[in-house]
Amino acid sequence: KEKFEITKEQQDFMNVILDAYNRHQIPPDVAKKLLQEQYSAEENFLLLTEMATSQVQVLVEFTKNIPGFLSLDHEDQIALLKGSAVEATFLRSAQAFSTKMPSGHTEVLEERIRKSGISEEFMTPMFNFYKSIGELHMVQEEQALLTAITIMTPDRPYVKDQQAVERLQEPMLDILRKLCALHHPGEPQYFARLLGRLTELRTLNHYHAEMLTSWRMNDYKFTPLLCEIWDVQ
Ligand SMILES: O=C(c1ccccc1)c1ccc(-c2nc3ccccc3n2[C@H](C(=O)NC2CCCCC2)C2CCCCC2)cc1
Repeated sequence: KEKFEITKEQQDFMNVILDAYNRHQIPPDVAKKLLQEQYSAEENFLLLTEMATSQVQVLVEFTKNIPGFLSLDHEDQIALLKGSAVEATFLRSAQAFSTKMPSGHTEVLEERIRKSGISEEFMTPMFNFYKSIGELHMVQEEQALLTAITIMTPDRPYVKDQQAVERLQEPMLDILRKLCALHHPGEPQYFARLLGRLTELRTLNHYHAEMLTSWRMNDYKFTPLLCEIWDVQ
């Protein structure tokens, strides 16, 4: 078989992932809300916690549709969700930031985020990531697969059977490699660049706890789900 040709079963697999990804979109468009007006730090934090809470629920539904996930050890299923939730938040935020908007809107959105209440020191790594995701111009299949691959990362904390997770992640990496060759024929390095983003995503992971407690305000309220997933309060 041609090493770049997508097989029938890989196409079926891809359709399951893409269908799940599309069915589990974030309901309200947060970027649109942010473009309307500049909110206070408190209002922005509330918006973030509401968005992130609904995103975690969406993420769980999406993950349950990844072939093989539900046959993993139950504690490992939790460890994978917990281990990837922050990265999924940044990935989904990067996609929200990179969505094609009328000219000038992306700059307004960036300004709103810069003044949202997040402390200055995190702006550079966060926007570097957003822009590097934007430059890739990923097609939907790539976005869906990249999210699934991020979730199915074997070396998350507390995962007991890493081999079982590897066996689920490898086929997705193979499909992604083929999709990259298909959709970005002129860029043989595209697949490698895509995987490089996953490494950058992990570095953002380290900041998330500080990012949360550094919002310029005093009383932080998290939903119980976020306390669990973000290891806060
Ligand atoms: O500090 C953050 C963090 C990240 C992970 C874990 C803990 C904290 C942290 C987290 C998101 C963004 C972030 N980058 C964005 C890029 C474009 C558009 C919105 C964006 N947002 C926030 C947002 O609502 N994101 C949604 C997107 C859908 C999926 C759930 C999340 C708003 C919240 C209102 C104020 C301004 C930014 C900016 C910063």
